[in-house]
Amino acid sequence: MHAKIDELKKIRVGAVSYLNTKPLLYGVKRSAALMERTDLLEEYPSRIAQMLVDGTIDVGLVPVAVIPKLKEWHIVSDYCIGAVRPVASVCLFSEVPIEQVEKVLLDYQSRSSVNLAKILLKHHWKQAPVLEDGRQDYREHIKGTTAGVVIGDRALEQRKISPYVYDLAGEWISFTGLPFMFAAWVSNKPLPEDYLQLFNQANAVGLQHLDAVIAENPYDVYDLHTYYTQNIDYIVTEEKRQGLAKFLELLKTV
Ligand SMILES: C=C(O[C@@H]1C=C(C(=O)O)C=C[C@H]1O)C(=O)O
Repeated sequence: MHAKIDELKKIRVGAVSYLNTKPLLYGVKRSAALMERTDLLEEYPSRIAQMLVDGTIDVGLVPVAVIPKLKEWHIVSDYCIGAVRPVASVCLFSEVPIEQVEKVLLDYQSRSSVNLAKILLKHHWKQAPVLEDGRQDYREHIKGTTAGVVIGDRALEQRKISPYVYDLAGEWISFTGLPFMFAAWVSNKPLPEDYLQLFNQANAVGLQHLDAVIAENPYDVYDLHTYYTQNIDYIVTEEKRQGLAKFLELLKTV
């Protein structure tokens, strides 16, 4: 037996640890053929982004805002975390209307949405509040004229707390007429074609079995069927690629 080192090495995959990613991971975790070749870890998005930049993972469901920081990148799957309508879990939360906001706290777990907020503030709302990186407890400080960008499961909770909820996917769509891609499966090196094919097929399984995914992840804060079918849009389309190109262009202005 003279298997090449590369064939023995497992592929290190980093995935987002939020509810939005459960449908994509459902089939991945159930595929024995895939799992025997995979080291899978789940973390919040800004950590996954850093790991792909540092090379501690080979492929990750990374915030697209990290793409310009990668020496080499390949979108390796037809599945992503995107939106063609309001997304529900990426919002600017506030106690006052946007025009009265003086400071915005930015989610430390995000890379795409915090930059999306900067782009929308500058070009869409034309507002220039002070921007501050949020610490672990920053949600407690979303009060008065201090607003906050929150993503993921914590945003679904924050919807019940803040009176003003600006959905950043909805705002992006009205601003550009294009859908948004928050995160995509991106590799920092070429990966074996047969592996990627299995991986892509496995991503589809949970989307075809949403009731099983929901049963496995009981959640009473927000209706997950609505979230998975009306809010998050999982398919990489030509329009989403156009949205991504527009986002990467505007990213240079903030
Ligand atoms: C829609 C979402 O998309 C996410 C937003 C990300 C970001 O802002 O960097 C990264 C990954 C996605 O999980 C969400 O988390 O609610």
